[in-house]
Amino acid sequence: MEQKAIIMDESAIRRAVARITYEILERNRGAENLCIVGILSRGVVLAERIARKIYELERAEVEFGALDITPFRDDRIANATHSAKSTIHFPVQDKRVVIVDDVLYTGRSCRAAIDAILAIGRPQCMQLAVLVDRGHRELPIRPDYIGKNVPTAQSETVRVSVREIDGTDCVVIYQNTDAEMRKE
Ligand SMILES: O=P(O)(O)OC[C@H]1O[C@H](OP(=O)(O)OP(=O)(O)O)[C@H](O)[C@@H]1O
Ligand SMILES: O=c1cc[nH]c(=O)[nH]1
Repeated sequence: MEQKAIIMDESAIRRAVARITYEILERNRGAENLCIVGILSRGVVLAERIARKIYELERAEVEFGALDITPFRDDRIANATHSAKSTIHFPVQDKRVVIVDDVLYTGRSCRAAIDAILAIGRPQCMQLAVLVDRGHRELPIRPDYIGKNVPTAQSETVRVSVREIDGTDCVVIYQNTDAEMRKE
């Protein structure tokens, strides 16, 4: 993969997370009954940042968890031996659940996340927050909160790096090589 452009740096990501947090609080009229669920791995880091920002703004400790969507994916043969690494230690029943992910592309990960949550309860509603929406949806899924809309070609890859996992905060677009495209 060849790097094409850095589309978000540390401050752009910080501002986007702050704006998304304000939008979540505005749309839900505060933090009551809210919970924030991040899709492993980088969605969890972003979800944690949103939860921290909610505390900073409202002094409210929203419930926060990590969702492992692997057993619910439609593009892999279900692996009965996979032990889901989800850490949702609270009931989602009747909650307002905000799902957080780094990149939204086909929408299949989000669909799997919706199923993973419905497997443990029936929330009042679910909403979706993503740092980057790169288009090319294959399912009728639309995010409620978007850090940045990034029109992309299908021959490109968007990678989000976060300090907690990758040592740096940035979003980069790469051009896939022909060999990489053939493997997809
Ligand atoms: O809308 P979609 O087409 O499902 O694509 C978006 C998903 O792809 C990435 O995960 P990936 O499967 O690459 O795994 P990773 O998060 O472990 O990198 C990203 O973190 C999203 O979860
Ligand atoms: O470009 C892409 C596609 C799927 N998932 C990503 O994280 N980036």
